[in-house]
Amino acid sequence: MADDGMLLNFELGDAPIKAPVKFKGGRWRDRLKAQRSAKQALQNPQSQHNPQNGVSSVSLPSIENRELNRPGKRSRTEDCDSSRQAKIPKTTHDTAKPAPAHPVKTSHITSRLFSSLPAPVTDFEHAPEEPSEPLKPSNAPLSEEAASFHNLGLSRRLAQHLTTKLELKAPTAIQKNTISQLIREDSDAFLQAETGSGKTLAYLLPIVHRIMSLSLNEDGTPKQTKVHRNSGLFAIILAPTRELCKQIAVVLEKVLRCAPWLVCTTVHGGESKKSEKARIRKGVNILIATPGRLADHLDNTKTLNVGTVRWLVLDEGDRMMEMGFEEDLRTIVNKIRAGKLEKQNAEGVMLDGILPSRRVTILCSATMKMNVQKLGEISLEDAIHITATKAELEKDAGLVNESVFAAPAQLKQSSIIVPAKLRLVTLIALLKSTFARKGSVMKAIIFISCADSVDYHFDLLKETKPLEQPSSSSPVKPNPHTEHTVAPAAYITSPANPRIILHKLHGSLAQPVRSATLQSFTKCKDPAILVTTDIASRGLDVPAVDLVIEYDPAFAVPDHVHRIGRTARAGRPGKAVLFLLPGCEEGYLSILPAATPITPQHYESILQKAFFTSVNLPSGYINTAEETQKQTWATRAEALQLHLEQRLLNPPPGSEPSAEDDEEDEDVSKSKNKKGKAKKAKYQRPKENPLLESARQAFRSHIRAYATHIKEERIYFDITQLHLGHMAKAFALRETPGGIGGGVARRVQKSTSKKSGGSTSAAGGTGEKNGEQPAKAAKRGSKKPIDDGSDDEKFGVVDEDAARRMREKMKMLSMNTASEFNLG
Ligand SMILES: Nc1ncnc2c1ncn2[C@@H]1O[C@H](COP(=O)(O)OP(=O)(O)OP(=O)(O)O)[C@@H](O)[C@H]1O
Repeated sequence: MADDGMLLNFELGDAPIKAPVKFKGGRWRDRLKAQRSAKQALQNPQSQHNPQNGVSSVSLPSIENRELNRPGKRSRTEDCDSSRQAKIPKTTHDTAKPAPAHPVKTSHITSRLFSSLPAPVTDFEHAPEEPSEPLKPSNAPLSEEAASFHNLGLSRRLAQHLTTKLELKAPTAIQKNTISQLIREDSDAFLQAETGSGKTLAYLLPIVHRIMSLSLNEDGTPKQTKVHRNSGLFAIILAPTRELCKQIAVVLEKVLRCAPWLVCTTVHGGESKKSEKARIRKGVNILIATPGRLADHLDNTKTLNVGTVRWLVLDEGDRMMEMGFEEDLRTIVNKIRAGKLEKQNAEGVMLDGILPSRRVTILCSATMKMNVQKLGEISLEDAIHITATKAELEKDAGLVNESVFAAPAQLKQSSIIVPAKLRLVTLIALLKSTFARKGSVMKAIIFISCADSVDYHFDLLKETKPLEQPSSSSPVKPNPHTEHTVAPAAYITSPANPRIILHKLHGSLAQPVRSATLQSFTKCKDPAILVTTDIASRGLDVPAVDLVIEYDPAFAVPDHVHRIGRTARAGRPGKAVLFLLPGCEEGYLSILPAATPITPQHYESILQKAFFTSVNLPSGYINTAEETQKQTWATRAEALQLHLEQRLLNPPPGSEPSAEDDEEDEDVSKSKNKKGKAKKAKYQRPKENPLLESARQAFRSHIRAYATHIKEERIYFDITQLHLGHMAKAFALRETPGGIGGGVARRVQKSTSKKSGGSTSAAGGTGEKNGEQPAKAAKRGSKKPIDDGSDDEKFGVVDEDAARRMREKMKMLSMNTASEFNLG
């Protein structure tokens, strides 16, 4: 394999020549199904989809039929086609590298890209089309006639600051309903509104207004006593991730420019506790924190006095619960409630009357999962439910059940139904046509299920040459933190749009790297793409995002709502594209909330559009495919897939055989010579392309992540329906899934769990089926499966605190089986 680059590429013709496969292991029902579908594939090869024949459309079959539609397992020689090698010219590496003389150890499959494809169940001809007229935005600010900040009760000074300095002409619907409520009354509140509807300002503005009122009269004239940073901590805002904390702090700092005597600060993992303590000691009026770090400060920072705290805001509360912060939240709420409520501060300023006379808790999210009921029990008392449409829907937040708010009405949603084999080339095709014209799309986010897969796709899609650093005379300084997370893209550029900047983000990156990468993406003047896990799905506000691609579907519908909500914010337009596999995944569309039906697209239309022109390969690779005349979109797609697969098998351009390998070879041959059994090695082992191991790791983690869709949605994301061999091709891997290892063999869980305590547990088994917690199962095989994005110490392997939180999370999983891949 990678050691020697030998491929099994024999001419076998089109007809399958394999003997009937005997399926072993698993339940008899599964074996029967697999046997049947293999038989069907053999008997009825023309029923396979042919890309040149146009779209095949069939009516929606029953679940049983869908199962039969799944491509049967192939023998290793099926589809092997050396004629393709002749048809599709090789990269420079293929011609340069002679085949080594010794036999391969790992089996490779070189299968055709367009063969054995499962037929989609969607009837594309009668599928809903995009509405001709875009719908009216549902999260936009109201008209100035309908509402003004001042009319809602905010002071003239604050209202003027919002309109003149922050250029916010009018409030949004949720702001209108929340601001007046929180100024007038002191009850707990449960804020629920669409993504991008301005919930942050909705809770910040009334808090700032009331704190400002301690220093200002109603007419805006200063009072005799003016509060300052040492006058007390009045509000604590909790958010699940550091990124979100920082983002809230940025918004609050802008608002506080009209009241410079008030101070806010953030405390979260990844920062020095010492400097945080120093800031708290200096005095702070509004504190923004992640739950873990705040709980720590409540225990260990004596100067943190919560006696004056009047507001506790839980932003993205359901997410915090999901991330295993329940215990921390409970501790925080209890500690704040237990402390005596001080009616006046240390300087004798009367707080009651102006600030709430009780502690107010505000819970806030665009979606609310089941766990909100528990969070409500922990934190809320007689809360009112504030939404964008009605000021008061529910008096009792405890009654609120699972509910998912629709995506913004102006957001155009579509889905590409693409077989597993074609996923990678279709993603490249989609990006290529999206960025074909400069300026049409400036920023896109691609959501991927796990950190390993993010790393791999980033490395695969980036240019091999590093990003041009600014010259020494340039005012922009190179940022060492983004050296490995920001790079120019290959494959998707075009003469019209030659510079597209790729970014990657996940929770396993160090905090300074995360912050610098996010900042780079936000401020990037060139077209930019962020490849990320769910870490970027909640709360992240980058207004210029035009497109969200869910390359891997979210683990639960509410997560999908948050992901697509990164575009179409505050009334702006936006597009979201969801990749689905043909078969049971297509049914997922029926449960997604959308103002208009989600348009399904056939992958062919995407490939045709993009591969009308040639693909720009990274530097060091020559697109020899283009030398052949009469290239069609299909042959270009095949050539691209072949290039990607061969790229992984060959050493990176310009790399020498590894010195270590040479030494290793020498050592081996010496020791063998000693025994008089072997001769000295005849060839130098080429350096293995690091992308290959990255691809294997990404594949393993992806399969494990796939098994962690929530229970209710597993009928659409059924791991037993996943064709692992085809999925490996989406990672440009030619190895058999079994060869890639890491517990991805389909039905071994029973036997292995008996034999080895499940140490090679199947991804298909999710660990749960082994009687093992899914997170544990996932953790074993993956380098960095956990992508929490919150406190640094969180979920560390040796951290007792982290282990406790993981246990908490596991408890949650009994209600909602999203795994750690689900964390953001
Ligand atoms: N009144 C307003 N007028 C115009 N833009 C606004 C207004 N209020 C907020 N925005 C902008 O709307 C965007 C989204 O705001 P915010 O992040 O608070 O939304 P959100 O409802 O919290 O979204 P999510 O649920 O995704 O976190 C921000 O860029 C913000 O500046």
